[in-house]
This record gives sequence, C-alpha cells and structure tokens, in this order.
Amino acid sequence: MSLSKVKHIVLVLSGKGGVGKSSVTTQLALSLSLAGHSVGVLDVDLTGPSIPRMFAIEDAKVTQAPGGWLPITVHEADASAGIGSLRVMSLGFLLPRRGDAVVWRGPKKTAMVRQFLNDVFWEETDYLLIDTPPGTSDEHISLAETLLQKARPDQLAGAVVVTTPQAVATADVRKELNFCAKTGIRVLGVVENMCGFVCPNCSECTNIFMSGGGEVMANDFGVLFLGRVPIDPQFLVLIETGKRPRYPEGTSVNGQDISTPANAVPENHEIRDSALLVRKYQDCSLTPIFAKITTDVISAVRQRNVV
Ligand SMILES: Nc1ncnc2c1ncn2[C@@H]1O[C@H](COP(=O)(O)OP(=O)(O)OP(=O)(O)O)[C@@H](O)[C@H]1O
Ligand code: SF4
Repeated sequence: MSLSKVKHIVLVLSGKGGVGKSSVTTQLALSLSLAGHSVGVLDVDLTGPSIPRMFAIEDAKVTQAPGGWLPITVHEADASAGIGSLRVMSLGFLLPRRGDAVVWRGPKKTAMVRQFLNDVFWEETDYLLIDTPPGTSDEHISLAETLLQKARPDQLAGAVVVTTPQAVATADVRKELNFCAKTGIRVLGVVENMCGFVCPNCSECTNIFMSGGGEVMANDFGVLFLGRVPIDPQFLVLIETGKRPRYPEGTSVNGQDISTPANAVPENHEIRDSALLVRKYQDCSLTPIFAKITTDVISAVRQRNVV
C-alpha cells in the first residue's frame, strides 16, 4: 500500500481560503527536512494546487511506476549535512498547463483524492504533510473517510489548523475544528498566520489587524497554540520570484533576531539538488519562526505516540 512506509501523517487544514495553508505546509516541510526527517507533501487542494509553485517545481512531470505514481523529489537526503529527503505530489503535476483550473464536480474530485491516497508510492517517510482544500467540502469529507480507512491508527498523527487573526476567519476555522472533532481527527495545534506586518523599510513588525484570535480559539477548544507568523512582503517576493530576502542588522520579529548574517548559508546545508531552494528559504525572516512551530508539532506528534 502506498502509505505503508509513512510513519506520521499530518493534515494542514483551514476553514477559509487564502489564510496561508500552503505556505505553512511548505515551511513545515522544509523545516522538517532540514532537521533530518524524510518528508512527503501531498497537495490535495484540487481547486488551486499552489504547492508546485512554492517549491519551484511547477514544470515537473510525475511518472507511473509499478508501486504507483512517483512523487517529485525536491531534494534527496544528505546524511553528512543532517538533511532528510523531501518529495512532493500534487494535482498540479497532472494538469496539462500551469495555472489550469480544476472544474470537476464533487464525485470526480472525491475519486481523485482517493486515488492520491491509494496510488502515490511513498518511500520511507517520517512525515507526510497533506495540504487540503479550504472548508469542510466533499474533498475534506472524502479525505477524512479515506484516511480513517487506509491509515493505521498510529500513522494518523493529527492536524495543524491555520487561521488569520480576524474574527471572520476564525469563525470559519472554528467550523474546521468542529469537523476534526466529528471525524475523530486530533488537532496538533493552531497557527495564526498574517499576524502583523514586517515593514520593508525599517523591518518593524506592526499589528495591522486585530491579533490574538487564533490563540483565543485554541484555548476555547483546548488545543495547543503553535504561534504567530507575521506578513513579510519579502516572503511573498521569495515565493513568487525566488529572490532571496535580506534583512538589515538589528531586524527582529516576535522578539527573534532575524538579521541576515554575513555568511547566511552554512556550508553543510548546501546539497546538490536543492541548494537554491534551501538557500532562499533559509534567508527568510519567517524561517526561524516556522522552525520553532515545527519543533512544537514534532513534540505534539511524539506525545501522542507515547500516550
Ligand atoms: N506570512 C506571510 N507573509 C507574506 N505572504 C504570505 C504569508 N502567508 C501567506 N502568504 C502569501 O499569501 C498568499 C496565499 O497563501 P497560501 O497560498 O499559502 O494560502 P492558502 O490558504 O493555501 O490558499 P488557498 O485557500 O488558495 O489554498 C500566497 O501568495 C502566499 O505567498
Ligand atoms: S514601520 Fe517605520 S519605516 Fe515602516 S512605514 Fe511605519 S514608520 Fe515607516
């Protein structure tokens, strides 16, 4: 079975579109692989698969093998550098042209989600992150049903729920938390994205929206609050153009110093296939914030396995 070599499955969910679910998935995947774990990313956001663009692998084509579809390798493991492999599967790879929209009806989408869970051949994978479509739609319900049928109970680690601070977003995300409770999916924690704005002129972080909604919601549901991630325009530029961000000395976000060191990329993080990708993300202000969130997600997953 395609999931048999996967240790932990983590869903990334949000009740509302555009809150940064795919960005959070991408950053968690990079942080996990840089921490030495083998990582898979499965993009089942059929209405707008953005994961290939975020990993700069939009032109990749998946191949069919006896065990199923082979995911695209972003980079191989490099034991000497302490880096784990990173592989990605997305509907985006199967569309004839970049940016094509998927206008299928519910049953066809459901069939595709099932096929993705059944037929993608994942090698030994510590963490499989599943980027889901927003809301509690057909894809969601089908994904939850199929996972509960296909995955071993010890594999399904739980869900990371992404929200933005505004009350309207959290109202939608509350529905998502209720969906998890109904379908028996454990919530590993809540991330509040786009909380504050990092000014490109002086790198000061200002709260332009009301903040704290994600934490209040996490407390209400008795789940872990994983942290706040500000809006960084340089992160957007990085994702859209691949241009590396640089921050002046003294720049800090959420109390963390994120100024770009003179030699930003340590030698041992350079690996053949993904040197560029790893380099550009390592220089981003949000990377240390996501590294901390990743550590907390790992402990939440481990805690669950001990219990
Ligand atoms: N913290 C951030 N700082 C700057 N830009 C961000 C941040 N988080 C997300 N973005 C940008 O916002 C846009 C939407 O993010 P993303 O695609 O991750 O959201 P999503 O919730 O997955 O959306 P969808 O509902 O379409 O799947 C992207 O262009 C992304 O680069
Ligand atoms: S944060 Fe500072 S530099 Fe940025 S817009 Fe405001 S006053 Fe100007």
